[in-house]
Amino acid sequence: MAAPDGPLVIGVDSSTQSTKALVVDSATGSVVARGQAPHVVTAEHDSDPEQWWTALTDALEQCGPAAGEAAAIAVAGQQHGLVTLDASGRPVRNALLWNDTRSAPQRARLIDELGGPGAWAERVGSVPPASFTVTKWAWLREHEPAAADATRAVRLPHDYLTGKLTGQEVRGGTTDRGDASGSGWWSTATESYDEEILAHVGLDPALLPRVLAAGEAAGTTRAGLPLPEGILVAAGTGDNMAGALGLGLVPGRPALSLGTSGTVYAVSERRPTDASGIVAGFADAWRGWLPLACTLNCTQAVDRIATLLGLDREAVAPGGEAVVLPFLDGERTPDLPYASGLVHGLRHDTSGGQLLQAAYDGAVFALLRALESVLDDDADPGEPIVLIGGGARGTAWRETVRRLSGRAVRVPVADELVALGAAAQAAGLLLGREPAAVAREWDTTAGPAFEPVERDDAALARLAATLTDADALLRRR
Ligand SMILES: Nc1ncnc2c1ncn2[C@@H]1O[C@H](COP(=O)(O)OP(=O)(O)O)[C@@H](O)[C@H]1O
Ligand SMILES: O=C(CO)[C@@H](O)[C@H](O)COP(=O)(O)O
Repeated sequence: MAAPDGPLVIGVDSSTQSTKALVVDSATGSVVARGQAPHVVTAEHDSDPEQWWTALTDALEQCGPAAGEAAAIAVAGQQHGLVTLDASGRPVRNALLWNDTRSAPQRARLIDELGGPGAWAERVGSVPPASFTVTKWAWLREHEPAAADATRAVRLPHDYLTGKLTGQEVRGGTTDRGDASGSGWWSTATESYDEEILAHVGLDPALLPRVLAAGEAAGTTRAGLPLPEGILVAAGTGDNMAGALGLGLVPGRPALSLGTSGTVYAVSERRPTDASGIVAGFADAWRGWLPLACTLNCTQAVDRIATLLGLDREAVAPGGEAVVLPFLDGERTPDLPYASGLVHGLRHDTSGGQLLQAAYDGAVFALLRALESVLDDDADPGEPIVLIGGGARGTAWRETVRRLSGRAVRVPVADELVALGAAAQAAGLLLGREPAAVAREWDTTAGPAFEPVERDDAALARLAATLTDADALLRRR
């Protein structure tokens, strides 16, 4: 390893499918070492938090001696997951993940019981979908009361891992405002836990972690890790908030992430309160806001359809009039938690490649429909969409976004923007600086820019019409 220009920091992305760790030179943003280890997710969208921890330590070990020289670390995690711990810090059960829709009935009841969509949007910034932690806790209370009663600490995925690093799994646990804003029990209006919502779902606020202020540390590393003991542990945040940090986003610049989830977001100085439920009104990982729309079916759904067709994921073909709504896991945007996948418009001459292209179109369509809603009204439509996540490496994904958006697209060369955002947060803590400003200095968005092409309005119209016409089918339980 060549001598770095500044202290080394580590950024971790513990997302749905895997944990990635980057060791980064805090002066330049250069990645000096990296590691990655997979997660197992059950068919019910459960995941064992202890295997996230094993994956994190594996990924750190893959980083080799560089990890042993780091001066600070931060963990970004998949949002919303319900982690329930006993008094010794062991999971009471597997975590219920963001893409598990089993709490849809509890979610519908919660919205009704606490004043309807408008009241929720005003209070917590979002109309909670079944992804949000509050709906999962309501499900657990109803279906597994013994597990709820045995719970001594409730954590989000990144809180759990941060606690494992500091040794404060149960007592002294922390979170940040970005990830807290996806729980459904943290009010973006008051920037504090909403005790009425917590009482309504029977959750003692003492079980929740303390929400750190911008720039506050979670603690320092405990002994016995593949890291030096006593280095700074930053607050960490949700993976989308870390993506925004990693890109050094400023208002008006949209990011589109193609991973297990599809997300489209921007940062804003205005607190979002979208009563339609399309936009989740998250806080960002500093002092601003992160309006975001999320789909449950993105890269994995399209890969699954490619496998069913016996095609490589890049084997798309143009033309044809088929429509695929790839809602294999139910859907959140549009709000159809009970939906399954739907194919319409097949003809004798429809090819497999055209059907696969239609699946890409269906996955990208909902995200692009939400694009204007996550941007401030005065945003410049000429700003390129910045494409990140595993799918950003795929030509078919990129070309679908270009064709259905009609906008310019930029694909950063840096391929792990969430882990890089966590590294920027660790560097910001170490250097006493705002993390997004650190990432801008690192020039993390550098990469090829693709010019706008004419928008395919015919494909968009077919998708919109199919969605409307199939409404009853897509709502059927
Ligand atoms: N070269 C590629 N082309 C297209 N898609 C890719 C490529 N490499 C990885 N992917 C997709 O990226 C996804 C993983 O993305 P990632 O952002 O790491 O997911 P997550 O953060 O949800 O765990 C996989 O489901 C896979 O479909
Ligand atoms: O639920 C959301 C955002 O609200 C998801 O974006 C999760 O945060 C999971 O992210 P990935 O694993 O797909 O990156």
